[in-house]
Amino acid sequence: MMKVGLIGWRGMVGSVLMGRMKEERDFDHIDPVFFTTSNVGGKGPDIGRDVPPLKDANSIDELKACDTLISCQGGDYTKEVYPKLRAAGWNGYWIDAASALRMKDEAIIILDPVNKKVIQDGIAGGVKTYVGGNCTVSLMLMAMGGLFDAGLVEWVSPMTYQAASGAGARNMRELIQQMGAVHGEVKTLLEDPASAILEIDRKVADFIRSDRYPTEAWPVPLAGNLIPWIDVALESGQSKEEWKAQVEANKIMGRTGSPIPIDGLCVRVGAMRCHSQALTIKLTRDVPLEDIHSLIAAHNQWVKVVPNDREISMRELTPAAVTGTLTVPIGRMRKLNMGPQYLTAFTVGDQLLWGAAEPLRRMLRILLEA
Ligand SMILES: NC(=O)C1=CN([C@@H]2O[C@H](COP(=O)(O)OP(=O)(O)OC[C@H]3O[C@@H](n4cnc5c(N)ncnc54)[C@H](OP(=O)(O)O)[C@@H]3O)[C@@H](O)[C@H]2O)C=CC1
Ligand SMILES: N[C@@H](CC(=O)OP(=O)(O)O)C(=O)O
Repeated sequence: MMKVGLIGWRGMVGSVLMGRMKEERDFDHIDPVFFTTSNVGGKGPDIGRDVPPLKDANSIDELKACDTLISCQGGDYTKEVYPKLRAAGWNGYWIDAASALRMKDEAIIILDPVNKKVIQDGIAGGVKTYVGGNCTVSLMLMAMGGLFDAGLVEWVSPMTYQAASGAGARNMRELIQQMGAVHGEVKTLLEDPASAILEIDRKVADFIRSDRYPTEAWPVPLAGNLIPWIDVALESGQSKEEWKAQVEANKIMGRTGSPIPIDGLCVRVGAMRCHSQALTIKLTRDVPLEDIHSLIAAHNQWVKVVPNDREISMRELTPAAVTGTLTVPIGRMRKLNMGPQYLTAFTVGDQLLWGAAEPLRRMLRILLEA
């Protein structure tokens, strides 16, 4: 059996990964070894059978004993440990959720419903490093893969509405604290039907701007607000999150020649774990909407075309509807006034599933089947 080391399994992404691996009975097919950076010798997770005590995630010798390593521990860990492992002659498969190695030549970005051929060619060609893509990028490709495959995309501008989970567990918790604090501030006024809404609004605005509003994890308020910047600034004027869209999407699709331009603005909103994106797409030619629907729906089993209908969109095309599921709905599709080659669409996906954990466990399955 393949000896698979899991690092970062108790973090947020790692816990989602563990949950999916149990659901899909992945552990039946591997000999798992659990690592830790904080509790060496401690008890491993419950996977329905005995597992050895936790091993040291910083021990190159312990790591080297695995055929495959899956890390959800984060980019700093990857940068620290991965080069040492390779330098020590380890030639196993490294599967990673962090962005650190994504754009390295030796790594393939994994999203098998979109690029299984790229992955299989990589395995056949001896590639040993496989990295999950940025959540927004992966979710866009899951939704729009049919149009890319048909050569119908001249360019895309994704405008994102990204959930708190992308910033980590602490930030998710603080978002809820912020929501509660806002409510607490005007609770008495809210309970009085005769109170003036403008007074409630003023009190909320004053509170959001005050020092009493909880902002330890977030640099500025998120509940009752939005943040039009994600990740660090680049010289291009893009945020790093925006930069990833084009470079990662083209790499995932195995486009080595001229890249398809993909660029837009990334915005943090007060959703919990589903990223949404409003897409403006320039098609390479005028194609009827029904054909677009069919191409998109046929691409993979998780994408779901939502009719451009008010009630259905409000019910099905939202973070609240999608959270915790692998379904990637795409709707609000119509041609824009700019002309018949201009298409708009809105898509939603769980950023901890397809955006982080799911491609990793599927990569493991591909290796087990290879
Ligand atoms: N959050 C996201 O949306 C995405 C994250 N990623 C990547 O995955 C990496 C991990 O992200 P994420 O899962 O959010 O990180 P977490 O902070 O939830 O977990 C990372 C590690 O922190 C340690 N840790 C310390 N305290 C706790 C605690 N109370 N509960 C759980 N773990 C704790 C654990 O290591 P130990 O057990 O060794 O102590 C854990 O493996 C990111 O750095 C990023 O590179 C990729 C895609 C999306
Ligand atoms: N940056 C993403 C989450 C993330 O971890 O992305 P990446 O895997 O590209 O670092 C967000 O904030 O929503």
